[in-house]
Amino acid sequence: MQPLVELENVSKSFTLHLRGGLRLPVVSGASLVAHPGECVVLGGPSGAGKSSLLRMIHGNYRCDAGRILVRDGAEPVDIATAEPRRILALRRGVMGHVSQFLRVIPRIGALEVVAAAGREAGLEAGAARDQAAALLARLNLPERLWHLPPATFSGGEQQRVNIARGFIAHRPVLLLDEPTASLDARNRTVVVELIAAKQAAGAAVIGIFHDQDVREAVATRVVDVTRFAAQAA
Ligand SMILES: Nc1ncnc2c1ncn2[C@@H]1O[C@H](COP(=O)(O)OP(=O)(O)OP(=O)(O)O)[C@@H](O)[C@H]1O
Repeated sequence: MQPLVELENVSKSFTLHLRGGLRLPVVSGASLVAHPGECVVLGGPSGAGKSSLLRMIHGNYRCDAGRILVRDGAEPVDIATAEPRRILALRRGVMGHVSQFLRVIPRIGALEVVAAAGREAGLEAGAARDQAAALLARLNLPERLWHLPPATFSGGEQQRVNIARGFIAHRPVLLLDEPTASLDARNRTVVVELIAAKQAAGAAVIGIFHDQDVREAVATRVVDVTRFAAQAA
């Protein structure tokens, strides 16, 4: 079976321009694959480079060397060299990303925020709205909040809106950066079930989960990112 995501010898340093161009190596020679149906959990201590690696796959951070191949149908696209427009198209149809925090859009209600993500990923308007409602209900977001903008929601409420946005459409690759950090046990269980459903539908999931129980429930494989620790130049 072909992997949906394949990293080959990926390296990255941050250049701190305010510190006279100081280079801070983060990862070096990082290689990993994620196949359909897998949930690869990135492990390792704080600062090891887990989020940076996930952001490189999503195309938010550029890598300095190596290849990051994400399969779009039969075609592998190298995120390391792809045009921004190609990466945006991949994000619409192929690669979802759920971060810990919701980037709040002013004045738009929670249900519409989630439905809009569904339409962007190709769902028809009615289906997007129905699925948005179903997901918010599944994630126990009280209905009285559905038409309010999430700006004033609690951390856990915002996180559930964010999860609904990321899960509404089926994309073959799903990147999860601590999606359960602010959730209570009941909602963590819901997210574990949602992840399992994506895997069953053939998605490749790559995620960071600090919660040990969640990690054990979802991981088909744990990759310790410290093995990619970069040596200071
Ligand atoms: N934009 C940035 N500019 C400079 N340094 C950065 C930047 N992003 C991350 N770093 C540094 O890269 C290193 C790895 O950070 P990263 O967030 O990837 O680690 P992590 O393993 O996800 O940590 P945590 O578990 O605490 O979230 C850290 O030393 C961090 O300070």
